[in-house]
Amino acid sequence: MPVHVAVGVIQDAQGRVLLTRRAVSAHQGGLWEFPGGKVERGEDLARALRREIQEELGIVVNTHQPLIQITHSYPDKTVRLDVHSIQDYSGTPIGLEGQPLEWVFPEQLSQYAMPAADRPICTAIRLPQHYLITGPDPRKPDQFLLRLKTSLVRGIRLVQLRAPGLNPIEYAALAAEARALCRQYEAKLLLNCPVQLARELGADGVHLNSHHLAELSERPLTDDKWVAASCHNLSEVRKAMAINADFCQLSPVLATRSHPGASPLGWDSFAQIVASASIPVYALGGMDRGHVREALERGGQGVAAITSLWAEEEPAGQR
Ligand SMILES: Nc1nc2c([nH]c(=O)n2[C@H]2C[C@H](O)[C@@H](COP(=O)(O)OP(=O)(O)OP(=O)(O)O)O2)c(=O)[nH]1
Ligand SMILES: [Mg+2]
Repeated sequence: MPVHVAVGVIQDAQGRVLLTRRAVSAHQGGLWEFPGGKVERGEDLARALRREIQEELGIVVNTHQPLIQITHSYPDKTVRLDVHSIQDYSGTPIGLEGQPLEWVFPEQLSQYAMPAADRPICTAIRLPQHYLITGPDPRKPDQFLLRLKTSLVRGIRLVQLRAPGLNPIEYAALAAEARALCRQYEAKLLLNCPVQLARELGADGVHLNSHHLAELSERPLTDDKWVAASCHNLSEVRKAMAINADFCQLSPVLATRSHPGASPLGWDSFAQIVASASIPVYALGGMDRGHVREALERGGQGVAAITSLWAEEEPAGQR
């Protein structure tokens, strides 16, 4: 049986997260971690989280939201980390057990040595709740790029460039323009194309379709790039984890006009698959912005979508 651990990602008003350093003598000693500890017998997660955070930091947790659940096997034990985001708390954290504290911006987390189980937590912290998959029509680049710009103006920060039907030269040209636009808005651009092309184009990362995922036996890009995958069942999610992908999208969760023949998983199956996934999972298929809360409640990272996130029109002032 894994050791059940309540973990808190405490965030301040500037968006920094709180790390504490584990005692050298402890399991995974000397490494930086998110505060928390073992759920005691008979305790529910919320109570354990509040108790651990109060014992270790002297603050009172007012509200918290599920972020991710991770099962990880170390050589000596298996842990189940039940991770929650905490933005609403009372008091100022201090290291009541003598542990050093540090407030860290999400982009700087990779500079801290942390337990191996924490890698997907850091990924989940860095990812937004919306993942835009570009829609029609990549064959009309001017309109396409204006629509991308509108989506960015509206707050999209993670984009998958999907342009089926373009040849590699057309795709490369569109990717270069899309990348410049995404940089202006500090958004990340993942290319849904063969890995070799994504490497040559030097984008922020690659999004593997299930066919490309099946062909790989290891992570295709270095850790400073994003690797994401399209999955439709648990075995594809496991494959994504096996090649150390950072995150995946799981579809179709609900019925969708773009894939009328596919039978939807439904929220229950989505939740079941996500429970076995130790990487962030976006819900895809029939999703609009209103579904974020449902996705989070079922353990997901948020929603991925074309139709509801791809702006209908050009940005204001551009017409
Ligand atoms: N709190 C926390 N534990 C983590 C993280 N990553 C990770 O692998 N773990 C592991 C290390 C431990 O095996 C386990 C947490 O147990 P713990 O030692 O913090 O438990 P605790 O606070 O109740 O401490 P104690 O009373 O047993 O001394 O989970 C993390 O980010 N935060
Ligand atoms: Mg602890």
